[in-house]
Amino acid sequence: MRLLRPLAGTPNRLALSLTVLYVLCGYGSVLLARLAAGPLPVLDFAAGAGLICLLLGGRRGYLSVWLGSVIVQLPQLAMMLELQPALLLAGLLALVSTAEAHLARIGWRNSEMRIRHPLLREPRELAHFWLHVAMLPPLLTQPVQLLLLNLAGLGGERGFLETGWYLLMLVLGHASGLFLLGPCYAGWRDRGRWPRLLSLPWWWIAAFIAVLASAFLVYRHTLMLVLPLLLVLAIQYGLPGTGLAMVLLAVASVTATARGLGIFAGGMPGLSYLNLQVFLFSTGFMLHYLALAQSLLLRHRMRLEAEVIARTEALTASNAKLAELATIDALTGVRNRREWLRRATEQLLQARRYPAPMSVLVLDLDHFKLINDQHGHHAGDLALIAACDACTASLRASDSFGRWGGEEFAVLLPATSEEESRRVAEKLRQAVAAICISLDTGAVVRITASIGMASLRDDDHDLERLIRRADDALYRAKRGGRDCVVCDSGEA
Ligand SMILES: Nc1nc2c(ncn2[C@@H]2O[C@H](COP(=O)(O)OP(=O)(O)OP(=O)(O)O)[C@@H](O)[C@H]2O)c(=O)[nH]1
Repeated sequence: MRLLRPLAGTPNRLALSLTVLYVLCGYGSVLLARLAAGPLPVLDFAAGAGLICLLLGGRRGYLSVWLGSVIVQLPQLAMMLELQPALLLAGLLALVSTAEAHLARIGWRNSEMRIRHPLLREPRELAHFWLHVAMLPPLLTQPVQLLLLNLAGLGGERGFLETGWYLLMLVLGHASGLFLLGPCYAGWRDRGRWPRLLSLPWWWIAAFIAVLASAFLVYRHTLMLVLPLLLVLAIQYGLPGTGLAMVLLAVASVTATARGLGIFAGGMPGLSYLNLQVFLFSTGFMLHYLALAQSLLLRHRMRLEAEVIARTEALTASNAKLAELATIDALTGVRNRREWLRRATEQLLQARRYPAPMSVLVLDLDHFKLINDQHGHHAGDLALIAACDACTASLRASDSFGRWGGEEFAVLLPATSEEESRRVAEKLRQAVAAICISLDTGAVVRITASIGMASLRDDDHDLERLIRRADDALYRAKRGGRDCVVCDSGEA
């Protein structure tokens, strides 16, 4: 099946490959039928192959099924009829096979959506599926096939009851073919699991073969031991696993029964195969339901996990956004008052624990109200942003710059002596004084700042006291004419 994938792009090669698949399955079924006395059509894999051809090949699949069916039937018919009637009959029988595949395909397509539901709500959905895919198509087409054979004089010397029995075997044989190969196709579509299937531990295969060998050669009742093995396959490997295992089990059982071995052998040959089909159908139905439910659950779980990952990522992103909003001033992008205070408190503790100089500056833009009044609030906002940019560009990464409120800012200079802090304050004053904002109106806005400074002293028990001293110095700077730096000592 994997081999068919690369051929999907070349329609003629795909049609050819599907015909080959049909013919192989058809000859396989003929061989199995010949094993059974009669010969009895016990497992018609060609019916399942027909369905796969139509599902994979679409319109081209019809030609593959018809042609494949002619190739399989013609040699047998040619042995009993002249070439011309044999050709005609093979063509007609192939039409019946194509119709059967078509009906199965309709059943498959119609029920597929119900089956794909994440939790396969009711087992009856699967029963409905198989009724429309595996039972109804042969039930509607096989009587026609038998009628054609009888009209051609190939019906044999069967009485009414015998004909009914043969028809039942024919219908069940085709239903089994559809029932066994359908899951293989579904498993192929679920081919993500194939690599896992290839890594099937050898002892599973050995155990499977050992149970079959023991059931058909040693003690027939050990066949029941395949049930737990199949159960594990269904859980571990889903439909690809159960599909393949069921085909193996079916072929082995039919071969053994035909040779008089195993639990189904003995009694009327037809009855043995009927019992075998009942076993295969009930086992397969249970396993397919389990495998399907398992893979649907897995898909559902993967979808849920992907959803959880996506939501966690969204939550992390919105948490980061929230954290940013809680610490950053929306207009200027610098730290807000709360964040500045948090950092300043930390730095103060640090400076007390490992004694180091430290200063606080309080910077206030001068006559800011005038800018708002003369040029509008937007110009005021631009001035605030420009002042922040200028100040942060003049500071070290270890310094903390934050918006205290309105047009007032606070600066923390850790590990900086009083003299150095004075120089930094002067640098900030000059940086603000150098700002020149050209407005759309053509007006030019210039700003200046007054700065109050306080350096940490032994009697500064808390941050509040240090800030208050810097604030007092700022007040003196304003009183002293603005656009200047004043230290809490009172010097300008
Ligand atoms: N555009 C703008 N203006 C603001 C913002 N926050 C505060 N202001 C304004 O800043 C002005 C501050 O005015 P005042 O407290 O009188 O101070 P000032 O005009 O700078 O005077 P001095 O500080 O004495 O030099 C007020 O008009 C506030 O409305 C803001 O985010 N954007």
